[in-house]
Amino acid sequence: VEFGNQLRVSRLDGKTVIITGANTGIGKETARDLARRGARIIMACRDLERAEEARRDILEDTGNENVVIRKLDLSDTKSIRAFAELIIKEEKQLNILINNAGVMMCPYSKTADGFELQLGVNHLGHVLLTYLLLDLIKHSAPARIVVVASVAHTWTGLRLDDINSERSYDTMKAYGQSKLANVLFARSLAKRLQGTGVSVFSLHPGVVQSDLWRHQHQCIQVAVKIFRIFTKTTVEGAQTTIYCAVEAGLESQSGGYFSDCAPARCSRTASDDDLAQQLWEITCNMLGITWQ
Ligand SMILES: NC(=O)c1ccc[n+]([C@@H]2O[C@H](COP(=O)([O-])OP(=O)(O)OC[C@H]3O[C@@H](n4cnc5c(N)ncnc54)[C@H](OP(=O)(O)O)[C@@H]3O)[C@@H](O)[C@H]2O)c1
Repeated sequence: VEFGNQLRVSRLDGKTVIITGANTGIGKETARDLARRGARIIMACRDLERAEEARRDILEDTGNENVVIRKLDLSDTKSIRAFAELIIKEEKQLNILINNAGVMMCPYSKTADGFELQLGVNHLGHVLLTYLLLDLIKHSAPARIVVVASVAHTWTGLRLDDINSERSYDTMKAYGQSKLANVLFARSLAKRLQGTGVSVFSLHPGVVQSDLWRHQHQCIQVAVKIFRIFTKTTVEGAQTTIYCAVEAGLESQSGGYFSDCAPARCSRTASDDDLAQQLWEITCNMLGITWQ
């Protein structure tokens, strides 16, 4: 992936960034890159031991001591609320929120609040997190919210009558639905934030050799590693996230979907305004929040 000059040189000294799922994969490489640019990095992770290993690696590599870990389990709204409360208490600003953590095609299970896990972690947990941190983000504008979605959003539609997959569960469709929800949410949020100085982007990172494949058959895990021409390393996979977080002049494209560090086309379903509004209402109902 080619970088523009601006992206290569842009510094983030004095800026604060939160990255969910920063202990491994795309999130960790995003954290490493933004730490190198001088930002204060808050690694929002559920496994503090693995997060500490990653933090030490990033510190050794970048020399940035302003990289901290805070506990966040996106499959539990209590944990999300406790995390947000702590951030609001501790931080004076939040310039970039990167909603990166995700789980893919796992066996059926539910979050602590009874949501299907992929929808719960990938979409609902991040919506609640964004909602709780939004005043701080607005106060820090110009600011950005980056949603790591996927081309998997094209795999399916939204099952509005059974969004929690209680009547039937298909691992692929549930993942696709959660990623479609990511793209729809980014577009809806960008509209609501017009004029606030906060921009929102969603993106596909590419097919990346990460732990995301942990629930797949071993043959698939091996194939992702072997067929390197079709897949990206985690460093390469982090580039579009980094681009959306730091590239200058993207504000006019708020609400847009990106791939390979460039604007990309999302599916027609993901551009449906009525569907986006319905999802917004269902999401708020499920989370018990009032967000016009
Ligand atoms: N890899 C790909 O080919 C690909 C393609 C398209 C989109 N994406 C998207 O890219 C994002 C990053 O994925 P990745 O490839 O870097 O996968 P990864 O290596 O598996 O990283 C996922 C991260 O999410 C965290 N996470 C999972 N459940 C969580 C929870 N309940 N609370 C907090 N954190 C949680 C994981 O923490 P633990 O380490 O504790 O499990 C891990 O840090 C995901 O949103 C994924 O859908 C990836």
